[in-house]
Amino acid sequence: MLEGPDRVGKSTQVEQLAHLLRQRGRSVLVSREPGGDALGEAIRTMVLASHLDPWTEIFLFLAGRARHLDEVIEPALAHGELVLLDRYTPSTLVYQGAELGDEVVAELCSLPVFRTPELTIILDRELPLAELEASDRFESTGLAGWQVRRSRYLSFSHRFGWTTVSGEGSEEEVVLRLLDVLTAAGIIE
Ligand SMILES: Nc1ncnc2c1ncn2[C@@H]1O[C@H](COP(=O)(O)OP(=O)(O)OP(=O)(O)O)[C@@H](O)[C@H]1O
Ligand SMILES: Cc1cn([C@H]2C[C@H](O)[C@@H](COP(=O)(O)O)O2)c(=O)[nH]c1=O
Repeated sequence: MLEGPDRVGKSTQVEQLAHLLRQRGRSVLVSREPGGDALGEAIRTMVLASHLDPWTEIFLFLAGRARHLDEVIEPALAHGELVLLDRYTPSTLVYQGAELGDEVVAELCSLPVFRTPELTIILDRELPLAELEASDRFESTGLAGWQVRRSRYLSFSHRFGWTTVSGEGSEEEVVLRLLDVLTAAGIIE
C-alpha cells in the first residue's frame, strides 16, 4: 500500500508498479481510497466536494473502507492477486487524527475489520510550490498544512515501523526503489 501527502506521486507510482509487475506475469489489482468500488467512489465525491464535520467524514471514510475490503480487496487476495492500494488507514491517521485526536482515530483504524497491509510504504519528497497549488486540500490549508501532514506521515511511519521511500528523482528512478523494497519484503522475487 502506497501512502504519503498530496502530490508526492502515489497514483503515478502505483500505476508504474502495476505495469512493471504485470509485465513480469503477476496478476495485480490497483485500487484507491476513498474509492475502489461504487460506494467508495460515491463517498469520495461527497467528501471531497463538501465540508462535512470531521466525525461524519471519518465514519464515511471507514464505511467506505469496510465495503472496499469486503467487495474488492479480500476477493482479489483470495484469488492470489497482488493488491496495490493508493491510500488506506495512514491517511485517516494523518488527516482525521489531526482533527479528532490521534488516539481515538488509531483505535478506530485498528478495528479488526480493517486488515493490516503486508507492507505500508510512505512516499516522501519535497514539493515545488506550483504542484501544491494544484492540490484540492492545499487550497484550504496552505503550504504549512501540507508540511504538517508530511511530518505526521514521517512520525507515524517511525512509530508503526512503516517503510519510507524517497520520491525524489524521475518516475523511473522512484519505481525502481519501490521494486527493491517489495523484493526485500519478499512480496515479489
Ligand atoms: N517523481 C516525480 N517527480 C516529479 N513530478 C512527479 C513525479 N511523480 C509524479 N509527478 C507529478 O506530480 C503530480 C502528482 O502526481 P500524482 O497524482 O501521482 O501524486 P499523488 O500523490 O497521487 O497526488 P494526490 O494525493 O494529490 O492524488 C503529477 O503531475 C505527476 O505527473
Ligand atoms: C483515505 C482517506 C483520504 N483522505 C483524503 C486525503 C486526500 O486529501 C483525499 C484523497 O484525494 P487523492 O486525490 O486520492 O489523494 O482524501 C482522508 O482525509 N482520509 C482518508 O482516510
